[in-house]
Amino acid sequence: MAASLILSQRISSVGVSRTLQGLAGNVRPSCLHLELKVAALINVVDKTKQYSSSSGTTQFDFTDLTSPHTWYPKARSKQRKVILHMGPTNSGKTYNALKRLESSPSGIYCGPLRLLAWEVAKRLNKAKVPCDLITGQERDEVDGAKHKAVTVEMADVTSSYHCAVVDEIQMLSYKTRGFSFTRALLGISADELHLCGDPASVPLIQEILKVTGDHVEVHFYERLSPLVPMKVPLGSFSNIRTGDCIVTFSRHKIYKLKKEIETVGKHLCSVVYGSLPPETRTRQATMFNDASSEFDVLVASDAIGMGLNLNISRIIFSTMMKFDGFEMRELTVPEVKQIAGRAGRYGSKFPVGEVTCLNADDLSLLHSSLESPSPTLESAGLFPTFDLMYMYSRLHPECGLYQILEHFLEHAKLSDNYFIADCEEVLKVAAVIDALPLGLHDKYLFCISPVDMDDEISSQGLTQFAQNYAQKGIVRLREIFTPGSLKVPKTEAALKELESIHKVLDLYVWLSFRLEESFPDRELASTQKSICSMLIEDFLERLGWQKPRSKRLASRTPSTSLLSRKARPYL
Ligand SMILES: Nc1ncnc2c1ncn2[C@@H]1O[C@H](COP(=O)(O)OP(=O)(O)OP(=O)(O)O)[C@@H](O)[C@H]1O
Ligand SMILES: [Mg+2]
Repeated sequence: MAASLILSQRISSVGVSRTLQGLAGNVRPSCLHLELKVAALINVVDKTKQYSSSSGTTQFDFTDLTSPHTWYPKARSKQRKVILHMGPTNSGKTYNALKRLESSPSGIYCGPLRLLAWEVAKRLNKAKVPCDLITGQERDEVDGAKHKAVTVEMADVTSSYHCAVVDEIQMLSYKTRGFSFTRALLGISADELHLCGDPASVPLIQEILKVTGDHVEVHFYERLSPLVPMKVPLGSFSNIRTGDCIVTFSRHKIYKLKKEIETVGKHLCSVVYGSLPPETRTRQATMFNDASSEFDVLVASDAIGMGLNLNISRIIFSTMMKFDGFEMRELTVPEVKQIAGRAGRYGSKFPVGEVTCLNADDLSLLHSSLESPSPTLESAGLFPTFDLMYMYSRLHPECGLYQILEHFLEHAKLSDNYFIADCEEVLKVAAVIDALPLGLHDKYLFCISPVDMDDEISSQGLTQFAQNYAQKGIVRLREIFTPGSLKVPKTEAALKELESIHKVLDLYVWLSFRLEESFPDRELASTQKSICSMLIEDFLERLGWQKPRSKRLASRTPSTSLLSRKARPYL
């Protein structure tokens, strides 16, 4: 405990108003600002070195992460009122927290998805509460705004708010992203902090907040509309009806099911899955929700589990097995509940939800999962702040970022409430980036960027951006993309490629918000992104059995200024 406490005191004692850990999120530093902070931190580390050598022992253990609440002095300067809104899906948790946010003089909403941040910003602005939208890839600032809707990674731990909301707080136990929820939980400085989520997270949150001095209050909610588990399976696609959502877990299966359902000739399907661009997901959902649209059935992955407001009457699990990146496994209780809970949204045109499976064999697992409580969460994710890694690097200048991360992973000391985040993805990037002549902070930025290193095009895109940045200090988009003649994809493979190109463009935009002068083509990247999503949507609308396309959709197809095939080998 002493080490991190001393650390945070020392940092503030040398006048670092915003510690570098803020850079991972919302702070877009000017170079001067950054240099000042780095200089201040160097000062601290140099003092540490002197102290260590004169006493003969090292007093600072940067891998001591046992007291993460001390990393956030601003939040600790307040006694926060923490209100937990806990209950099943569709029980009004977010609704009630947002009502409080809306009526507060200033506030921040932190959600797990861009789609949720979009929705909240839209809602507040509509209610005449000016609200900025801030995600990794967007800064939509509204005149006079005292409210912000952000993705949780962008949670601001350096300002003070009257009210803050962290949605889907149970995600603090997710292996990879959990640490961002922990950071928001411990670090947001607000008079009132509202946490919405699964009751399984209550004991852990109470335990974590024992040391913060906050006042904690728990409100439990009941589901607002009934959810009926059916005793009979769907059996055949001829039994599909308007408002159904059929769930599966691979993109290939999604297309296969869409074709099969459309081949019966009665329904057209919208699709929603994780690697679709978020704006495409929203438009597919809007088409499905729109009663006048012909797309009245949804085929989706667990990407529908959170975020989208969908008018689903019945959820049909086509399978109860999912590949989780390592193995095929049965869906967990929380996964089944989260997905099933999307049926019968309160206030929608299907107020009573139903849930079933395609096959009779799966029904018993569905029923038992819905009846079981979610297992109580045991620990929350944690990740060392950039400050800690930076200070460690000053004492071990021979170490690259990969080695520093490895050191933290192996030696981090944690209390029982925490686990160290799975940073396999970060390590993959570090392994590539460490070879380049970049400073630690630049390397760190590339490592925390939203890149999918398992996607070949995405990882090549990141490497190319980092190399050009290291060599020239400026990265022009046209060096990688030449305006050309990309077409509406004709095959699933071509579609996947287009999704990957979208990810690379998204990465460029993300980098442009953090290294503004070096990535000057944000606007071009954004336009190209929109073109990608339109082409993807065109493919989706043409797939399977289709009625003739509407004029509106046809006229959206762009004819020029596309990413060229020639450019792709460089990605
Ligand atoms: N008191 C209310 N009056 C009117 N509408 C409400 C009320 N409470 C909730 N709703 C509406 O019901 C729907 C579900 O509420 P909400 O999104 O808050 O549920 P939730 O518990 O957060 O669900 P999830 O776990 O799925 O996020 C929303 O469309 C919301 O606007
Ligand atoms: Mg909610």
